[in-house]
Amino acid sequence: MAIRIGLTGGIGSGKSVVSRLLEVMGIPVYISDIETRRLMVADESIRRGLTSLLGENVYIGENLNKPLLASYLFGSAEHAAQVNAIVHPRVKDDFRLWCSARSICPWVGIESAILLEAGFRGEVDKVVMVYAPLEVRIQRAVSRDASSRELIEQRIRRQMDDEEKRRMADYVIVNDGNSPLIPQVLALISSLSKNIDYLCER
Ligand SMILES: CC(C)(COP(=O)(O)OP(=O)(O)OC[C@H]1O[C@@H](n2cnc3c(N)ncnc32)[C@H](O)[C@@H]1O)[C@@H](O)C(=O)NCCC(=O)NCCS
Ligand SMILES: Nc1ncnc2c1ncn2[C@@H]1O[C@H](COP(=O)(O)OP(=O)(O)OP(=O)(O)O)[C@@H](O)[C@H]1O
Repeated sequence: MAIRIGLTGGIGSGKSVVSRLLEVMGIPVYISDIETRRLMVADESIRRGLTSLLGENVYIGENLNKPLLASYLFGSAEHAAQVNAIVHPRVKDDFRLWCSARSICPWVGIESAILLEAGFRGEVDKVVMVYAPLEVRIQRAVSRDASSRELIEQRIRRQMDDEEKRRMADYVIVNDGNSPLIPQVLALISSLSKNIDYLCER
Protein backbone atom coordinates (compact mmCIF):
# COMPACT_ATOMS: atom_id res chain seq x y z
CA MET A 1 0.00 0.00 0.00
CA ALA A 2 1.19 3.50 -0.85
CA ILE A 3 2.25 5.85 1.91
CA ARG A 4 -0.46 8.51 2.05
CA ILE A 5 0.57 12.11 2.63
CA GLY A 6 -2.20 14.45 3.76
CA LEU A 7 -1.50 18.02 2.73
CA THR A 8 -3.50 20.66 4.55
CA GLY A 9 -3.42 24.36 5.41
CA GLY A 10 -5.89 27.20 5.41
CA ILE A 11 -7.21 28.95 2.33
CA GLY A 12 -4.40 30.73 0.46
CA SER A 13 -1.60 28.95 2.33
CA GLY A 14 -0.20 27.52 -0.91
CA LYS A 15 -1.27 23.85 -0.83
CA SER A 16 -1.84 23.81 -4.58
CA VAL A 17 1.71 25.00 -5.17
CA VAL A 18 3.12 22.29 -2.88
CA SER A 19 0.85 19.68 -4.52
CA ARG A 20 2.24 20.63 -7.91
CA LEU A 21 5.78 20.17 -6.61
CA LEU A 22 4.89 16.70 -5.29
CA GLU A 23 3.32 15.82 -8.64
CA VAL A 24 6.45 16.98 -10.48
CA MET A 25 8.36 14.54 -8.25
CA GLY A 26 6.06 11.75 -9.46
CA ILE A 27 3.72 11.62 -6.46
CA PRO A 28 0.05 11.56 -7.55
CA VAL A 29 -2.09 13.92 -5.50
CA TYR A 30 -5.86 13.75 -4.98
CA ILE A 31 -6.98 17.38 -5.20
CA SER A 32 -10.07 17.46 -2.99
CA ASP A 33 -11.45 20.74 -4.34
CA ILE A 34 -11.50 19.31 -7.88
CA GLU A 35 -12.76 15.84 -6.97
CA THR A 36 -15.43 17.24 -4.64
CA ARG A 37 -16.64 19.54 -7.40
CA ARG A 38 -17.00 16.50 -9.68
CA LEU A 39 -18.75 14.38 -7.03
CA MET A 40 -21.21 17.10 -6.10
CA VAL A 41 -22.61 16.86 -9.61
CA ALA A 42 -22.08 13.18 -10.38
CA ASP A 43 -22.88 11.47 -7.08
CA GLU A 44 -26.58 10.66 -6.66
CA SER A 45 -26.51 10.51 -2.88
CA ILE A 46 -24.86 13.96 -2.62
CA ARG A 47 -27.38 15.37 -5.11
CA ARG A 48 -30.26 13.96 -3.08
CA GLY A 49 -28.82 15.24 0.21
CA LEU A 50 -28.16 18.77 -1.06
CA THR A 51 -31.52 18.99 -2.81
CA SER A 52 -33.36 17.95 0.31
CA LEU A 53 -31.35 20.44 2.42
CA LEU A 54 -31.45 23.42 0.06
CA GLY A 55 -34.16 22.74 -2.50
CA GLU A 56 -34.11 22.07 -6.24
CA ASN A 57 -32.36 25.42 -6.88
CA VAL A 58 -29.09 24.05 -5.59
CA TYR A 59 -28.63 22.61 -9.07
CA ILE A 60 -29.15 24.55 -12.26
CA GLY A 61 -29.49 21.79 -14.83
CA GLU A 62 -26.31 19.77 -14.56
CA ASN A 63 -24.44 22.51 -12.70
CA LEU A 64 -24.10 23.22 -9.02
CA ASN A 65 -25.51 26.59 -7.96
CA LYS A 66 -22.25 27.66 -6.34
CA PRO A 67 -23.32 31.11 -5.06
CA LEU A 68 -26.35 29.56 -3.32
CA LEU A 69 -24.33 26.77 -1.74
CA ALA A 70 -21.45 29.08 -0.76
CA SER A 71 -23.71 31.60 0.98
CA TYR A 72 -25.45 28.81 2.92
CA LEU A 73 -22.31 26.82 3.77
CA PHE A 74 -20.08 29.68 4.85
CA GLY A 75 -22.96 31.47 6.64
CA SER A 76 -22.69 29.53 9.90
CA ALA A 77 -20.84 26.65 11.53
CA GLU A 78 -24.08 24.69 11.74
CA HIS A 79 -24.76 25.08 8.02
CA ALA A 80 -21.20 24.05 7.18
CA ALA A 81 -21.60 20.94 9.35
CA GLN A 82 -24.83 20.00 7.52
CA VAL A 83 -23.27 20.32 4.05
CA ASN A 84 -20.06 18.62 5.10
CA ALA A 85 -22.00 15.66 6.53
CA ILE A 86 -23.60 15.11 3.12
CA VAL A 87 -20.47 15.56 1.04
CA HIS A 88 -17.44 14.35 2.98
CA PRO A 89 -18.35 10.67 3.53
CA ARG A 90 -18.67 10.27 -0.26
CA VAL A 91 -15.34 12.04 -0.80
CA LYS A 92 -13.77 9.61 1.67
CA ASP A 93 -15.12 6.61 -0.28
CA ASP A 94 -13.86 8.14 -3.51
CA PHE A 95 -10.40 8.79 -2.06
CA ARG A 96 -10.16 5.18 -0.87
CA LEU A 97 -10.98 3.94 -4.38
CA TRP A 98 -8.49 6.39 -5.86
CA CYS A 99 -5.79 5.06 -3.47
CA SER A 100 -6.52 1.43 -4.27
CA ALA A 101 -6.13 2.18 -7.98
CA ARG A 102 -2.65 3.48 -7.13
CA SER A 103 -1.52 0.81 -4.70
CA ILE A 104 1.68 0.21 -6.65
CA CYS A 105 2.79 3.81 -6.12
CA PRO A 106 5.21 4.20 -3.20
CA TRP A 107 3.54 7.51 -2.26
CA VAL A 108 0.27 9.25 -2.87
CA GLY A 109 -1.02 12.57 -1.57
CA ILE A 110 -4.31 14.25 -0.80
CA GLU A 111 -4.69 18.02 -0.68
CA SER A 112 -7.50 19.55 1.35
CA ALA A 113 -7.91 22.76 3.30
CA ILE A 114 -10.18 20.88 5.67
CA LEU A 115 -8.48 17.49 5.78
CA LEU A 116 -8.56 17.35 9.59
CA GLU A 117 -11.98 18.96 10.04
CA ALA A 118 -13.43 16.50 7.49
CA GLY A 119 -12.18 13.49 9.48
CA PHE A 120 -9.44 12.36 7.08
CA ARG A 121 -6.72 11.98 9.74
CA GLY A 122 -7.23 8.23 9.70
CA GLU A 123 -7.06 8.12 5.89
CA VAL A 124 -3.43 9.28 5.71
CA ASP A 125 -0.14 8.19 7.23
CA LYS A 126 1.37 11.63 7.72
CA VAL A 127 -0.11 15.12 7.90
CA VAL A 128 1.82 17.98 6.31
CA MET A 129 0.63 21.47 7.06
CA VAL A 130 1.40 24.28 4.64
CA TYR A 131 1.67 27.42 6.73
CA ALA A 132 1.53 31.08 5.80
CA PRO A 133 0.68 34.00 8.09
CA LEU A 134 -3.01 34.88 8.14
CA GLU A 135 -2.63 38.27 6.47
CA VAL A 136 -0.53 36.76 3.64
CA ARG A 137 -3.21 34.09 3.11
CA ILE A 138 -5.98 36.66 2.98
CA GLN A 139 -4.13 38.83 0.46
CA ARG A 140 -3.31 35.81 -1.74
CA ALA A 141 -6.87 34.48 -1.70
CA VAL A 142 -8.37 37.93 -2.35
CA SER A 143 -6.23 38.44 -5.44
CA ARG A 144 -6.44 34.83 -6.68
CA ASP A 145 -10.24 34.67 -6.44
CA ALA A 146 -10.87 38.39 -7.16
CA SER A 147 -12.87 38.17 -3.95
CA SER A 148 -13.49 40.53 -1.05
CA ARG A 149 -11.62 40.38 2.22
CA GLU A 150 -14.95 39.79 4.02
CA LEU A 151 -15.76 36.70 1.94
CA ILE A 152 -12.30 35.20 2.47
CA GLU A 153 -12.51 35.88 6.23
CA GLN A 154 -15.94 34.21 6.27
CA ARG A 155 -14.39 31.05 4.74
CA ILE A 156 -11.51 31.19 7.21
CA ARG A 157 -14.02 31.15 10.07
CA ARG A 158 -15.28 27.77 8.80
CA GLN A 159 -11.76 26.29 8.92
CA MET A 160 -9.70 25.01 11.82
CA ASP A 161 -7.43 27.49 13.53
CA ASP A 162 -3.78 27.36 12.37
CA GLU A 163 -2.41 26.63 15.85
CA GLU A 164 -4.68 23.61 16.23
CA LYS A 165 -3.72 22.40 12.77
CA ARG A 166 -0.05 22.82 13.59
CA ARG A 167 -0.45 20.68 16.71
CA MET A 168 -2.00 17.87 14.66
CA ALA A 169 0.58 18.04 11.85
CA ASP A 170 3.63 15.80 11.58
CA TYR A 171 5.45 18.29 9.34
CA VAL A 172 5.07 21.99 8.64
CA ILE A 173 6.09 23.63 5.36
CA VAL A 174 6.45 27.40 5.65
CA ASN A 175 5.19 29.23 2.58
CA ASP A 176 5.42 32.82 3.75
CA GLY A 177 6.93 34.14 0.52
CA ASN A 178 10.43 34.26 2.06
CA SER A 179 11.27 30.63 2.82
CA PRO A 180 12.03 28.73 -0.42
CA LEU A 181 9.61 25.87 -0.98
CA ILE A 182 11.58 23.35 -3.04
CA PRO A 183 14.23 22.60 -0.36
CA GLN A 184 11.45 22.08 2.20
CA VAL A 185 9.59 19.65 -0.06
CA LEU A 186 12.84 17.76 -0.76
CA ALA A 187 13.56 17.61 2.98
CA LEU A 188 10.06 16.30 3.61
CA ILE A 189 10.44 13.49 1.07
CA SER A 190 13.86 12.64 2.43
CA SER A 191 12.56 12.51 6.02
CA LEU A 192 9.57 10.37 5.06
CA SER A 193 11.88 8.03 3.13
CA LYS A 194 13.94 7.46 6.26
CA ASN A 195 10.82 6.18 7.96
CA ILE A 196 9.89 3.95 5.07
CA ASP A 197 10.56 0.71 6.96
CA TYR A 198 8.43 1.89 9.82
CA LEU A 199 5.63 2.98 7.48
CA CYS A 200 5.60 -0.10 5.23
CA GLU A 201 3.54 -3.10 6.21
CA ARG A 202 5.69 -5.95 7.39
C1 LIG B 1 -19.14 26.34 -1.62
C2 LIG B 1 -18.45 26.08 -2.95
C3 LIG B 1 -19.50 25.79 -4.03
C4 LIG B 1 -17.70 27.38 -3.36
O1 LIG B 1 -17.04 27.16 -4.60
P1 LIG B 1 -15.81 28.09 -5.06
O2 LIG B 1 -15.48 27.73 -6.48
O3 LIG B 1 -16.15 29.51 -4.73
O4 LIG B 1 -14.61 27.71 -4.11
P2 LIG B 1 -13.67 26.38 -4.15
O5 LIG B 1 -14.49 25.15 -4.25
O6 LIG B 1 -12.60 26.58 -5.16
O7 LIG B 1 -13.06 26.39 -2.68
C5 LIG B 1 -12.03 27.32 -2.37
C6 LIG B 1 -11.62 27.16 -0.94
O8 LIG B 1 -12.72 27.40 -0.03
C7 LIG B 1 -12.50 26.64 1.15
N1 LIG B 1 -13.65 25.68 1.36
C8 LIG B 1 -14.40 25.03 0.43
N2 LIG B 1 -15.32 24.24 1.01
C9 LIG B 1 -15.13 24.39 2.35
C10 LIG B 1 -15.77 23.83 3.51
N3 LIG B 1 -16.74 22.94 3.39
N4 LIG B 1 -15.32 24.24 4.72
C11 LIG B 1 -14.32 25.13 4.85
N5 LIG B 1 -13.68 25.67 3.81
C12 LIG B 1 -14.07 25.31 2.59
C13 LIG B 1 -11.20 25.83 0.89
O9 LIG B 1 -10.10 26.56 1.36
C14 LIG B 1 -11.16 25.75 -0.60
O10 LIG B 1 -9.88 25.46 -1.09
C15 LIG B 1 -17.42 24.93 -2.86
O11 LIG B 1 -16.31 25.32 -2.08
C16 LIG B 1 -18.02 23.67 -2.27
O12 LIG B 1 -18.76 23.01 -2.95
N6 LIG B 1 -17.70 23.35 -0.99
C17 LIG B 1 -18.30 22.22 -0.31
C18 LIG B 1 -17.53 20.97 -0.58
C19 LIG B 1 -16.24 20.94 0.18
O13 LIG B 1 -16.24 20.70 1.38
N7 LIG B 1 -15.13 21.24 -0.53
C20 LIG B 1 -13.83 21.32 0.06
C21 LIG B 1 -13.05 20.08 -0.18
S1 LIG B 1 -11.43 20.44 0.37
N1 LIG C 1 5.27 31.51 -2.06
C1 LIG C 1 4.36 32.19 -2.78
N2 LIG C 1 4.67 33.39 -3.30
C2 LIG C 1 3.78 34.10 -4.02
N3 LIG C 1 2.52 33.68 -4.30
C3 LIG C 1 2.15 32.48 -3.81
C4 LIG C 1 3.05 31.67 -3.04
N4 LIG C 1 2.39 30.52 -2.70
C5 LIG C 1 1.15 30.61 -3.24
N5 LIG C 1 1.01 31.77 -3.91
C6 LIG C 1 -0.20 32.23 -4.62
O1 LIG C 1 -1.21 32.42 -3.63
C7 LIG C 1 -2.47 31.97 -4.11
C8 LIG C 1 -3.02 30.91 -3.17
O2 LIG C 1 -2.21 29.73 -3.27
P1 LIG C 1 -2.89 28.29 -3.49
O3 LIG C 1 -3.96 28.37 -4.52
O4 LIG C 1 -1.79 27.30 -3.67
O5 LIG C 1 -3.54 28.15 -2.03
P2 LIG C 1 -4.32 26.94 -1.43
O6 LIG C 1 -3.72 26.65 -0.10
O7 LIG C 1 -4.37 25.82 -2.42
O8 LIG C 1 -5.76 27.59 -1.23
P3 LIG C 1 -7.24 26.91 -1.21
O9 LIG C 1 -7.51 26.43 0.19
O10 LIG C 1 -8.14 28.04 -1.58
O11 LIG C 1 -7.28 25.82 -2.23
C9 LIG C 1 -2.25 31.46 -5.55
O12 LIG C 1 -2.59 32.46 -6.45
C10 LIG C 1 -0.75 31.16 -5.57
O13 LIG C 1 -0.22 31.28 -6.86
